[in-house]
Amino acid sequence: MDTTFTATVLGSPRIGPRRELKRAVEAYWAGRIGADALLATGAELRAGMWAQQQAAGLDAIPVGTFSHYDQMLDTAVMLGALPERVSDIDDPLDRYFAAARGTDTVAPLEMTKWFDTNYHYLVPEISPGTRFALDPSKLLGELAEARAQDVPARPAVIGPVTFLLLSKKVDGSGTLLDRVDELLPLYAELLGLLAEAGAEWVQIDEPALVADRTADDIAVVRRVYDELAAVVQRPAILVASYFGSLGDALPALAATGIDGIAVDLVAGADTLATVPGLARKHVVAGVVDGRNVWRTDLERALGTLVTLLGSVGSLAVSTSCSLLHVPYTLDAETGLEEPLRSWLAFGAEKSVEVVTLATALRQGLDAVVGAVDAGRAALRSRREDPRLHDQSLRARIDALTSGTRGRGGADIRRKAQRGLGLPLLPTTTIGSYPQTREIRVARADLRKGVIDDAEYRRRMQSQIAEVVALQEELGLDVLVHGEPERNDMVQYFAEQLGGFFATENGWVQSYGSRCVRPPILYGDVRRPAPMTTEWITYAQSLTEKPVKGMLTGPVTILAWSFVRDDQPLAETADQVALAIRDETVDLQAAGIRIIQVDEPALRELLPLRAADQQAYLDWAVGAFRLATSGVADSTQIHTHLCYSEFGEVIEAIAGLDADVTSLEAARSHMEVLGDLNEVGFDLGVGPGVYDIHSPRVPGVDEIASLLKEALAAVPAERLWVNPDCGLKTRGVAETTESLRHLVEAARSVRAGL
Ligand SMILES: CN1c2c(nc(N)[nH]c2=O)NC[C@@H]1CNc1ccc(C(=O)N[C@@H](CCC(=O)N[C@@H](CCC(=O)N[C@@H](CCC(=O)O)C(=O)O)C(=O)O)C(=O)O)cc1
Ligand SMILES: N[C@@H](CCS)C(=O)O
Ligand SMILES: [Zn+2]
Repeated sequence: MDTTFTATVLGSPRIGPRRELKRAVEAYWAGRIGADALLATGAELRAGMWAQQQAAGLDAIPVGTFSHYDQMLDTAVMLGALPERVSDIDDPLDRYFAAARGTDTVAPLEMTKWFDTNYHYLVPEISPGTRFALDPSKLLGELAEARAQDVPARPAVIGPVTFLLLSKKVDGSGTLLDRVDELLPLYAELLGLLAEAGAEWVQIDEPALVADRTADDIAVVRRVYDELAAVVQRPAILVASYFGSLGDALPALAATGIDGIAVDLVAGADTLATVPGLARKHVVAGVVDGRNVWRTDLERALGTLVTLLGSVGSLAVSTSCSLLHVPYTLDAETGLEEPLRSWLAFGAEKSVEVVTLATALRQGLDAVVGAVDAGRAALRSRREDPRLHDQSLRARIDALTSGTRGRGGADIRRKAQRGLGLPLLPTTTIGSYPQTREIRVARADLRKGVIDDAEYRRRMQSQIAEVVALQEELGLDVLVHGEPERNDMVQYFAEQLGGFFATENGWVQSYGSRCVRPPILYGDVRRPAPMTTEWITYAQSLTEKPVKGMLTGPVTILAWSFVRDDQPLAETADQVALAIRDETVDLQAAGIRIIQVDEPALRELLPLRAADQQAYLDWAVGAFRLATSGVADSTQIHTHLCYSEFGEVIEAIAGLDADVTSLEAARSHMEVLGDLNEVGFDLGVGPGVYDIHSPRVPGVDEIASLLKEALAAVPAERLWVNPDCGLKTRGVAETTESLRHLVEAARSVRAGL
């Protein structure tokens, strides 16, 4: 391949423009279709994506980034690193899905966030007994398929360093990087096979290198890529980084014999000019944002590219990361009006932008003058749009004082909240109840006009009434309305707030077959009307027990949206916080005495480099406090966080100063309570007593014993009893049974106090 100013991307969406893969894998799991039909859907989706990327004019297209569930799981299969417990399952596809989702008898791999994105990967388990062995069939199969379709294919794999750093060491101590020598021969063999199969380049993803790494880690990187570069029969090696700067890893990689390096020039700030060795490398410059949806400023991107010309061997234009994190195409958005449409670029449009930039480098600006002019006009219209600057909102924010971000002291609040009349160890749930098919169909019917607004409301009210009656019958102490009216805990709010656009088809994979439609936050945030009071007060009207108002916090709303890139995130967070604050005040005025503001994404947005973390935590905590300090001391504020990796954010959790914090804890044996004690946390806490990610019904004794463990760390006056997270993905029968056990366990432990 001629490497002068080529155009490429680092990966592609795969769930299907209409979520075809989601529907196919779910049908396969349910036994409605066989393996052949599932595999055929995958092949069609790959062919469609490659055809679109070829038509856009990309010179190199990553192949192997398709997955039936997750790319880390695919890598574990490729390296023979599935856990022993699935080895008895003969069928490879069923074995794969068993590792992903578990079976009646086999626990799944853990799932966790992929860097600071809303994508979740499966965490491979590496034990002393793991015997790595190469299974290149998926990658070679997709490569052959692509080559048969004349696709300029660049096979892509996750690299050995990232694979090991992101895996979980099952026994023993020390770093998994010690096992890298066992992987190197497998990667070397793979390189040979890829070369034999006709690959000119291979893309080896090493995103773990954009986080803080020790000098020892960097030395391993150096050794790994020196050794792989020394493989005699191999394609050219492109090591791809994304989501930030390579820092010390950049000169280390540049000093090895690899052929190319992909750098993220959107999220990262590496200075390439001074790196020795880069002048001999092919640099893939990620100047088109692969994670956000804004149209690229082509002139600025070209400026960046031109500054690289003297410092690199050859240059390719690329997205900053895989397009997995953005929707397929703007073409699917029929309700998206100008000028907003002109401000945006989804996956397909980003491929075109990359090609435009490469063409400009090859042939000069004149060759792309139409695109550059259109881009300039779109950017101007965005800059000048009145919806981006709401003067009254900005004046309100300017007038905020530090007092606006704090409430009365904890003791004062505790006394003021005694009127709630709660027992010791109050029982509650996190908010959502099963989102049954009936609920989703009602929403789809409303969208299609099959039912009207009044009928939709009646159906949602009937769901709420059922959930309230169930909670009364079970004997829970603090009730919820069950969130039936929410398609998603972020999108629901975005649909009602000014400054957001909610897409119709902008699906992005969140994990496995589950998808989200991140809203686009493009302007200043306004709350034209209350968003939740109608539903919550309806639920409260059905019971004497307190019903929790249920809101999503500012950090989570930002984390799960495509955010504006024309002002600091901290400023946008305060705007969202004010909208939530106004909602809390309305809920209180409507007689709601407990309000939960969820912040499950607090940890997710934590910057990957330690040096940037405190500044983030300061504004994130500040925004939450702004959202929650507009109510009286007698109103009890709850918050909820899941994903259990609380280590680096534990002080921030205490800093939120919520009267009650519920956290995911069941699988980590309540460890978080000790961590909270260490930072002097002395408010209410509800460590989840059962894992909601599995359909398993926990036993009464099991829950009671977790509660006793919790009581060893927290006095009964502060302890709440609740599941790990919301119940929206669970079935009705298992939920009812699990909650029955939860209430029974709380009662028995309470009786023994
Ligand atoms: C807590 N999590 C969330 C994250 N991000 C969010 N934005 N929201 C979250 O809740 N990140 C971290 C985790 C990730 N967890 C999940 C869990 C579950 C899902 C999920 O179930 N997604 C659904 C889509 C949800 C949705 O938007 N529903 C809409 C549309 C429903 C639909 O598909 N309707 C059908 C018709 C009805 C039918 O036949 O069933 C249609 O339109 O064709 C709604 O309820 O109205 C998913 O299906 O993947 C995501 C992340
Ligand atoms: N209130 C939400 C929080 C999920 S993290 C729910 O219960 O689904
Ligand atoms: Zn949760």
